[in-house]
Amino acid sequence: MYDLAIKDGLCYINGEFKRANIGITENRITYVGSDNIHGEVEIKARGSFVLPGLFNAHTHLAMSLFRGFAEDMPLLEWLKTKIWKVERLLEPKDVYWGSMLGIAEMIKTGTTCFSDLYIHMDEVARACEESGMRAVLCYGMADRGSEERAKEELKIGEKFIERWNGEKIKAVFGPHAPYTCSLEFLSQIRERADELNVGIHIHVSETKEEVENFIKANSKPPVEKLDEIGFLKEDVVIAHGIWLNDKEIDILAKRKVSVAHNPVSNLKLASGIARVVDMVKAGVNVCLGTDGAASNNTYNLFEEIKLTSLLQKIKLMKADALKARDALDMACKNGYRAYGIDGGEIKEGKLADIIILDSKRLNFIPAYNPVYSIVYSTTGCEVTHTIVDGKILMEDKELLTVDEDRIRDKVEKIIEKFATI
Ligand SMILES: CSC[C@H]1O[C@@H](n2cnc3c(O)ncnc32)[C@H](O)[C@@H]1O
Ligand SMILES: [Zn+2]
Repeated sequence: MYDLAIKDGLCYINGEFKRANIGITENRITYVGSDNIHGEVEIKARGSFVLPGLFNAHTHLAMSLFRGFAEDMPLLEWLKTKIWKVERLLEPKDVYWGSMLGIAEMIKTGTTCFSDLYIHMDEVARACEESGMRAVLCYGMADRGSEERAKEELKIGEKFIERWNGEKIKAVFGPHAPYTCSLEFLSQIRERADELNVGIHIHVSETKEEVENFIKANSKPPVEKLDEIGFLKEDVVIAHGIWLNDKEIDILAKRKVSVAHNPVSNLKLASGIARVVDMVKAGVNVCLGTDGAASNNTYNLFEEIKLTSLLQKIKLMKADALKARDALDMACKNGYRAYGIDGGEIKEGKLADIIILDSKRLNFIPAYNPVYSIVYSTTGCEVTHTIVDGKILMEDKELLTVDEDRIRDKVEKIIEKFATI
């Protein structure tokens, strides 16, 4: 008898859909096959697609509070004239409710784990604990060339790791970017990450302007320089990685660095189109993220899956630039792999992070090949069940661990103060 049995669904296993039963014991998948299994709790999944949960590999979750706040601007102007000003008004409780809003949206659209880089991170961690969400969290650090600030920031980052690094919540270091963190500071972070055996999540090479400025100051592009100082290792995830040269892509592959690709945000801020196919060919682990809701404007990873595929077709002018299943794997398997978490696949022994979609929705009919249905037809509304760590967080579209109406009321009150900016 399993704790939970998901019966008779079409399951995404090793790149294709097969009918199977899934048995879950505590927080792991302990059976996948055709035996007639039983569970303390059973979900009848005939008429459903069953997938590994999605991993949102780059977020600033509480930026849900700034959804639609500042639009139609390029990154640096957007950050400097709007976002950084309004973020100064954020109090811890605001980050808690902004995170809860983001978590509710993610659970509804099939995300089971996310990686967040922001401020007031204890509040994000609390929201994860209460909602049952899995996460990789880091305090976003920037020294802006000040030694004193570097010391303070490192201390805040370390204390957060001490408090929260564990099983379901992993805590890592989160230097914001090479244009807000000095190379000395980045070296110190690398050293502490090695000592504490934790990873690093950082924005790198998102805009052409940022890369040009970096080259002027350092005579080399960011990835080459980061490699020179020994910063790049398997435990590093760089967000964006749009403006990379061939040599930098080879460095990322050699150092086993993962890249979190954020196509919607990259288009919206007019940052560029990442060289996803080139990275995949070079052997880089590419995973997918939404970035913050202020530059997206949703936390719906299905949009990123479809756009990843479509953008590469146009970048290469080749309709089969990327296989549909590769785009899908980027959103599940590759995200879990990037952060060293043992999930992202429907396979015995893996963490039980699973989502179920109603395959009878009109936009899925007919489903000649469900891989294409998922990659090209999903809106996110088809998700009926979201299971994290063996626990059901959404059942038949009903959120079980968070109160949607309360979140809505709290957020409406919080945002009143942002009108002054
Ligand atoms: C110091 S916490 C994280 C910091 O990052 C800002 N941010 C949000 N989106 C982006 C992006 O696409 N590139 C760089 N920085 C970004 C966010 O507003 C916080 O200040
Ligand atoms: Zn970001």
